[in-house]
Amino acid sequence: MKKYPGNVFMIIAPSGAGKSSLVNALLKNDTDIELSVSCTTRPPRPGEENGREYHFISVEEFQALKDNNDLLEWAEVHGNYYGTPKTFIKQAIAAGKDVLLEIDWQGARQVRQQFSDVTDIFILPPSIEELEVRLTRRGQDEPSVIARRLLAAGGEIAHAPECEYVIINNDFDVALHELQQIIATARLRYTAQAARHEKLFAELGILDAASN
Ligand SMILES: Nc1nc2c(ncn2[C@@H]2O[C@H](COP(=O)(O)OP(=O)(O)O)[C@@H](O)[C@H]2O)c(=O)[nH]1
Ligand SMILES: Nc1ncnc2c1ncn2[C@@H]1O[C@H](COP(=O)(O)OP(=O)(O)O)[C@@H](O)[C@H]1O
Repeated sequence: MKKYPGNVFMIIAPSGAGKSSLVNALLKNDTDIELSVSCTTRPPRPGEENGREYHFISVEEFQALKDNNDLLEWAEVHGNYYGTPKTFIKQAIAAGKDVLLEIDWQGARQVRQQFSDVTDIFILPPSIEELEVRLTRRGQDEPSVIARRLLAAGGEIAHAPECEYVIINNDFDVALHELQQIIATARLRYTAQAARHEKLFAELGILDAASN
């Protein structure tokens, strides 16, 4: 089958809603999608590895990436900087690989400005109370960090309507299934569109699509 440039998917959620758990489960069974590893100035949590969850860098290194225009987008979230390296995404898309970004709503806005065809999915917790339970149970952040994230959650959730899709992560397996369905639908829609455009270009003689 002909390969088109890859799709871009964005997952947006308040801290503790379950986005990393959902994304990890998704990636286990979907080898056509690659996770973009962000850069952050946040210190690693226990068990996190440099280059796997994040590229853990200093504020100075982050500033240098920004100055060199090496970031597709960046934002300050909960007092730390986070950003998406440009090169990985561009190479993956050009190679026909789908790419998934786990970013906040501010970064999502910047990506939408740069890519016209992005699929964005907001993950909601069933309630703020459950969010607190999950952040506490995860047991990886200091109580003050958890409090700051809970305080920010309401403001973040207010941006859910900016996304095309919203999933409520109540039952994990149901939420995962919904995420898989959204991705499958977006892929089908994209391929159908690309094929239609190619056919139209060929009919208009703009491009010899058949020879590609
Ligand atoms: N704009 C932007 N936000 C990011 C990026 N990477 C992570 N984030 C967001 O930063 C927030 C905090 O992430 P993290 O410290 O890993 O905490 P977690 O959400 O509890 O796992 C989350 O909303 C992430 O989606 C990035 O590259 N760009
Ligand atoms: N549907 C769910 N029901 C109960 N607990 C969940 C569910 N989804 C995720 N969790 C748990 O909630 C905590 C936060 O999930 P995580 O994926 O780290 O969130 P995020 O990446 O959005 O900060 C983890 O301990 C995770 O195992």
